[in-house]
Amino acid sequence: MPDPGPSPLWPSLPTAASHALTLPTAPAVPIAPAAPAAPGSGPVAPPLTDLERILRGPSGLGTAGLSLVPRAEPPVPEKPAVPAEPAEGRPIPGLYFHPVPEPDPARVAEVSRRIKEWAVDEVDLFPEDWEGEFDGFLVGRYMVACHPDAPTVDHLMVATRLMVAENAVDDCYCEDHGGSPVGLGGRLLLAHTALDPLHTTAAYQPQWAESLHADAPRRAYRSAMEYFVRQATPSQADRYRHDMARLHLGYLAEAAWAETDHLPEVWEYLAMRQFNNFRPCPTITDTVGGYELPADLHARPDMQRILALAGNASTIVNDLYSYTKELASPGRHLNLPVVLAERESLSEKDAYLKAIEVHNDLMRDFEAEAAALAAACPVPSVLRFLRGVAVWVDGNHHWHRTNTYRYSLPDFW
Ligand SMILES: CC(C)=CCC/C(C)=C(\C)COP(=O)(O)OP(=O)(O)O
Ligand SMILES: [Mg+2]
Repeated sequence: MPDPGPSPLWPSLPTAASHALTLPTAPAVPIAPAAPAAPGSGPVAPPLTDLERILRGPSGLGTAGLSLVPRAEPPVPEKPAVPAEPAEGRPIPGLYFHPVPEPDPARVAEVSRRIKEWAVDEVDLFPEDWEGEFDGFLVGRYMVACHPDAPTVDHLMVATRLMVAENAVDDCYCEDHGGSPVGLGGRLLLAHTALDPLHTTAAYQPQWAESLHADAPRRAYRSAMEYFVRQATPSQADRYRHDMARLHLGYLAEAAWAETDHLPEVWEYLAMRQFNNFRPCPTITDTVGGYELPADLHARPDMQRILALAGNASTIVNDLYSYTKELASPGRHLNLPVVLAERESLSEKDAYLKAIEVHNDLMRDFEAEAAALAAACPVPSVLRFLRGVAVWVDGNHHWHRTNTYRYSLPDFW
């Protein structure tokens, strides 16, 4: 399939400039003053007003497509502090995706430095022998690719800590770092209280507070959430808690099926994967971008469908890129190609190719619905949020494609 180029969502979304002039309010208001420029956040520019900053969009490398107004002049390419690593990995043949610019290497270096410091010094996340795997996860590159409009490195760190914490829970409770389906419900519920606190009597509160330090997943959730709520509005924090409850429900269904050796129908698998899903990551794009999509706009059914489609496409990308890793893991690891092969009696290759088509349909539906909502509701915060979600989807693909430490493609071509 020929490279489809940058997301078609960009040109089809109306620019916000004219709307901003006629709207009674300027909805895409920042939720916090931008913090002082941090190392790796680019050269110091004259201060912009809040509205100018939002309408101009991000100014980092490769972010021109995020601008909501035409830029007066093309942005001067910033000289990277360290040379950009060449992107490795090849895309899956036939996969519908949009390439992204190589994430700003100075930001990547700074986020990578800070996240390691947080993991080691603040939450004691991993024993020494997991360090290589932590580094190989390349979470700094991941988050910088997914959030090019983050105003500062502090904003990026909010997303990065949550991403690490979410993966720690998945690895340590569910998967190959001591995880098991047995007893998962109890572990997940107690960890969920690090995000959605227990409110109980004075006699029992201290034991609960102490429990949040009892293991690495809970330490990570507790700390990452503490940073997040400082940056987020109450409704953004509530949105995130809801998305994480969805995620935990998905983990539980996967675990229940593993315990009973149940092989789901394809549609059942897709339903489980809609919950065991990346959704909590793109839906914080506004917090990380320093503005808020108001709760009533987030709750619109068309927005909800768009978020589900974006999360599902992103998660099937994981099924495709992690296919060989999961085949090599002990037992039967469910992913879309595996379920298609079993349930539709397809060869491994045909099942994999069909999973690509499922992904491509989800991506096209996501883009069509997002473009329709942008046309129907051209509010600046909606436009910026939709772009943020689309950029997250593209950055997620970029990270999967280039993380050759973690993923490799099957030999089907
Ligand atoms: C970051 C986040 C919210 C993750 C939640 C669920 C999750 C770990 C994925 C959607 C990734 O899928 P998977 O567990 O298959 O990950 P790997 O293939 O092991 O990378
Ligand atoms: Mg996977």
